[in-house]
Amino acid sequence: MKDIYFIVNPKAKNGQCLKIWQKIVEQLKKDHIHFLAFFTEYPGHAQTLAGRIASKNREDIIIVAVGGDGTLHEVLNGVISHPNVTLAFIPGGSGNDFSRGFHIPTDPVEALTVIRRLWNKEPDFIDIGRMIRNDQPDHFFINNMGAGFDAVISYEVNRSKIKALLNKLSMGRLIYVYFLLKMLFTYKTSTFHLSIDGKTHIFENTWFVTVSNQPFYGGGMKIAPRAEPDDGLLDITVVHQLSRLKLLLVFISVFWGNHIYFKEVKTFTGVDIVIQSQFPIYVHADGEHIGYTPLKIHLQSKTLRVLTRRIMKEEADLKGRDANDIH
Ligand SMILES: Nc1ncnc2c1ncn2[C@@H]1O[C@H](COP(=O)(O)OP(=O)(O)OP(=O)(O)O)[C@@H](O)[C@H]1O
Repeated sequence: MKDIYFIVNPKAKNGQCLKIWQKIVEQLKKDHIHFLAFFTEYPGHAQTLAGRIASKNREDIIIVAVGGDGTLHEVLNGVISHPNVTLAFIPGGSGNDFSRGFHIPTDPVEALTVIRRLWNKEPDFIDIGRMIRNDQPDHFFINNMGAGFDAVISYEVNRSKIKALLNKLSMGRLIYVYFLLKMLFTYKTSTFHLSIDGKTHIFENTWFVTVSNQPFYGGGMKIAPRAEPDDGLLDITVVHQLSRLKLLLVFISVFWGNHIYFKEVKTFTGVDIVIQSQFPIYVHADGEHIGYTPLKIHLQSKTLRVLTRRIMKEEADLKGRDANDIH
């Protein structure tokens, strides 16, 4: 059996992740599973821990991120250059878009059960987005990145004290709605130059551009309904030329993925993307503020090994096919 390491963000979901971790430990002990666990002590620590664990092991190992999408994002950036690592995730954050996109159960013990079922099997390989900026180390995303209005919202959400309060009331997702409404009246749109696989597009009065590897972002919004994390393509969404009121309508429709039918919402797929704007615009990666435009994005096809339910789905499909063959 591969060695298994857990990297736990005790501060995720404003401290509730610690209780989630306690449940996981109980189950691991009950099942006599040998493991090593590390707690993050500051922002960015998960990346350092993951990098250290990965480089100390030559053989194949599993690292399970326990926290929110921010924790997973940091662990990803720590292990990306270590092909001996298979990444897994137990949701313990307020958004958990990765688990939505990959059908990981929200219950931590059930998520652990899924991981346990899969850990001796061959992992899935998924695509990863690589962000390239001047004079900065490359940065990787697993869910999505965004520039503009949505990046300002996630910047404000992550700094907010109201987030703690809403999480305590189990209404963490409402924080995005709160800042969406707040920024709706103050945000200034700008012109974006977007190059997708060598073809340049100019969008005036642009609210935001997102680049997605899987459908969900912002705590359950289906921003890129057709995105598949292993199709060798990134899904680009541009929202522009909208009045503030209509933007609100578009945002409401994002929860069902119906925003793509608005004429002001443009969608593309691509592998190499360049995002430039009139002036530096906020950029997030997996909901974490990482800087400002301009930047390039490159899709690294089937780069990361992950343990997710997608494997189980494929197995189920195969079993279904076998059963059909018999009859
Ligand atoms: N010990 C710590 N103290 C303070 N912040 C930490 C600590 N460990 C990690 N962090 C930071 O906590 C932030 C939030 O983590 P994470 O995104 O995992 O949880 P969340 O915000 O509750 O969930 P979600 O992103 O799903 O909404 C990350 O930016 C991470 O860098």
